[in-house]
Order: sequence, then C-alpha cells, then structure tokens
Amino acid sequence: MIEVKNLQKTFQVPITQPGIFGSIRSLFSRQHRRVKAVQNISFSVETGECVGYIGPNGAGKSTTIKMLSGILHPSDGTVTVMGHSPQQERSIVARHMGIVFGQRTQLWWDLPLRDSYEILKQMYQLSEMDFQRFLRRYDDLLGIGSFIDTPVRKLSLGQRMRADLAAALIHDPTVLFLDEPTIGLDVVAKNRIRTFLQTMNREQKKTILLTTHDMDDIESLCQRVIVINHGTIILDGTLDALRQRIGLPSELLLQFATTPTVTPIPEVEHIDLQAENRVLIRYDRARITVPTILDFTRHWGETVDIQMQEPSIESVVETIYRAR
Ligand SMILES: Nc1ncnc2c1ncn2[C@@H]1O[C@H](COP(=O)(O)OP(=O)(O)OP(=O)(O)O)[C@@H](O)[C@H]1O
Repeated sequence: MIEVKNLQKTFQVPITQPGIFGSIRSLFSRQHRRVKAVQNISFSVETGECVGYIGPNGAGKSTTIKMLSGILHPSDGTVTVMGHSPQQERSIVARHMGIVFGQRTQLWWDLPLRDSYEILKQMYQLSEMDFQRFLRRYDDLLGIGSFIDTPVRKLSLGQRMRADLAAALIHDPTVLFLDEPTIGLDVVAKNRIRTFLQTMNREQKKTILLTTHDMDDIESLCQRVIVINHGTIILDGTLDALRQRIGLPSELLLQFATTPTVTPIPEVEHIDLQAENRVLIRYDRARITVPTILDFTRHWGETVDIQMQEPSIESVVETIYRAR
C-alpha cells in the first residue's frame, strides 16, 4: 500500500546574522546551512494497518508525511502510495488519500463548514446523492450536523478537528495520513476522535499512518509503531515488541488524603513519594496490573484521586537509546 525507500529530505536554511542589521543582511546573503530533516528511511505499510509514526519534536515526522502526500519533493529516495508516486501522479494519489494536519485546518476559515464541504464536493466531483450520504454518515459518526452552519473560524478546536477529519474522508479514500489529529484536545474530545479512527481502521479497513505525541493515541489505535529521531528510524515493530524491548513503563499517580505509608510492591521498581501526599508509581503492564497495584496501595492510606498516564514519546525514545 505504502512503500518508502531510502527517503531523504534536506532543507537549505539561510544563516541569519544577529541583530536587526544582521537580519536585513541575511535577506541578501547566500550563506545557507543544510538541515537533514529525513535521512535515508525505508518502510512499507500494508493495506488495513494502522501505524504510529512517533518521535520527539523536530524528528522529521511531518516532513515524511508531506513527502508521502506529495506536498514536498524528496531530496532523494522514492515513495509510492498504491503503486503511484505522490509527486509525479499527484491527482491519482489524491483520490485515494485523505490527510489531516492537526495544527492547521484545510477548511475555508471564513466560510460556514457546509460551504467548505460544498467546495470539496465540486473538487472531488461527488454526486448530490453521495454528498448527502456523506453529510448523514459523518453527522452520525462525528456529530458534524450540530455545527455545520458555523464559520470554521468560530468552531472549537474539537469541532474543527472533527470537521477536518470528515473533510479528509469526503471522497472515501483508502489511506489516511494524520499528523497529530488529537493535538490540544481535552480527554473527552480525544477519546471521541480515537473511537472514530478505530471504526475507520477496524470496520472500514482504512490504512492509517498517524503521527502523535500522545502515547494513548498509539495504545488505542496502532498495532505497529515506527519510531524516528533526527530523521532516522530507530525502531519499527509491533507495539508489543516495543513494550517488551524497552519495558515500556506506564505511570499511576495516586493522591492520598494524608501522608501514605509506602511499602514495596513486587514487580514494581519505581515508587516515588512526592509533595502533597502524591505517589508516582511506574510499572510494566506486562508484569503487573493496575488492580493488583491498587490492592497494595489501599493499605497505604485513603486514596482521594487516581490518574493513569502513558509515558511521553520523549521518554520512549530515550529508553530505546539506552536499550540499544
Ligand atoms: N520548510 C522547512 N525549512 C527548513 N527546515 C525545515 C522545514 N520543515 C521542517 N524543517 C526542519 O526539519 C526538521 C524536521 O521537522 P519536522 O517538522 O518534520 O519534525 P516533526 O517530527 O514533525 O516535529 P514536531 O513533532 O515538532 O512537529 C526540523 O529540524 C525542522 O526545523
């Protein structure tokens, strides 16, 4: 479905001089430095897979997605999506591909959402019947009907993301490139998007490549992860393999009413008593479950709050480096 071979992207960035005169001088300067955003990466994605493409800030994720979708030309290497080059056969690939950039909308900012969809309907030459079916379907799945007459600029972030997802699917593509589709959303909105994407992947068999900074997105959606850092792939495997290889820790933050009496828990290496009667417990889900941990902690004192969190992408990358 997606084939990436020895892909590279190098940007030429002008070298700026300090100070205001320096900045003006830089405008006319020929001095550049080279930023190797993506360096020699290769992978393939099969039909129906949902792959998490993760890495810290500046790792090269968006640059890869932009090359896969034909927005950027690679400096070297090749990409094919369903056997076609996104650069040379952009209109063919565009028919099979939906794309969402969480950081910026692809809808018309000042128009009511409905008008944006009308424009897309014309662009993709949808029949009126298919268009009406699209509106009904994505009202059911994402609730777009409740804000369809609102100008895009007035939508909440969660509504805007749902609107963008629906727009990316208006032509019923087979592949979805999603660049941080849950960024900035609250827990409820994130869960709604995740449930929707699960439906798209598991029931509609859409192939999904997803970049995110949220390990919960990966946990709930992806069977496979590709980890990228400094433009190179440092790990490509199943989520389980990643977990086993680096002992991916999960975190439990407990808030006690008074100072807890902390005692060791078998299979748990990290227990940290923090300020204000909080205890951070890092554990490996392959070795111990949350109910078992709570069986121990209820003897420590009265628990008033429990928060579960997945490790940050940064700590995943750090752990991979340490394990290599
Ligand atoms: N148009 C551009 N011109 C120059 N440098 C760029 C350009 N786009 C990206 N870069 C650089 O390429 C590197 C990779 O950027 P990219 O946006 O792909 O990272 P990312 O993994 O998506 O990061 P983030 O998680 O912060 O979105 C960075 O060093 C970035 O500054």
